[in-house]
Amino acid sequence: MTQDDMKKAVAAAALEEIRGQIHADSVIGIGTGSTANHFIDQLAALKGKFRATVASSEASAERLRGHGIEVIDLNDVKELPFYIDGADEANLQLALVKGGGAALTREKIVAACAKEFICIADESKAVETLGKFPIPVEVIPMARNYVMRKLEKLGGRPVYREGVITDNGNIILDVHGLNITDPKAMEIEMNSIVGVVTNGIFACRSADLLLLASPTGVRRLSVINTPSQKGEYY
Ligand SMILES: O=C(CO)[C@H](O)[C@H](O)COP(=O)(O)O
Repeated sequence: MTQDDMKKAVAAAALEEIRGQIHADSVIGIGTGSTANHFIDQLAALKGKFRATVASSEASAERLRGHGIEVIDLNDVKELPFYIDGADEANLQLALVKGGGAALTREKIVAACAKEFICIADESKAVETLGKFPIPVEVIPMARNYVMRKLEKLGGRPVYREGVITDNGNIILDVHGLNITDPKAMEIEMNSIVGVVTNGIFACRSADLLLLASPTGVRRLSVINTPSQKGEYY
């Protein structure tokens, strides 16, 4: 089974997850990336069973429209029951690293609005400690060097992602070499640097459900939300 087969399988599992819970008025939040693209392609089969979608990138919006699926503005949505998106890394508490596709800010906004964030990934994305995948940081262009110096002070090695401009007109710095033992603290600290729009750590709003594909099937992982049990799956 290839990695792409696993991405397809986990997208199918997400579709099954929401199938019985959506209705004619539902608006669904849609992420960005190759796994999210598989979900979009499969969602076309449910056309007519939900009202519309909100997309976390122009690329996803275009793909959705290509399937004849309506994409509406997040500001016109009162309720978003689900947000379905991939990740670059996921830990045991379902904190994530995202933004490999440079869509992190819109992804974080849509995730923040959703009642349930379903993360879909193949098993290569599961990690014990976040940070092996460089943390993407969206930055206002004029602040690039200032933000780089500040990120170095946090112990990271920021690398400018050349040639990439986000849907919001900003640049991306990828921060290497961070061993993130406290994802919430790191997310907040990076976001407090002036000029940072947001960073790709999703810990303050982590996933609610992680669907993780392996060659033997898709595991369904959630965190029991009591402090003593945090990190245990059921
Ligand atoms: O955060 C993202 C885009 O900004 C993607 O969800 C992440 O990069 C995973 O991508 P893929 O599904 O292609 O492996």
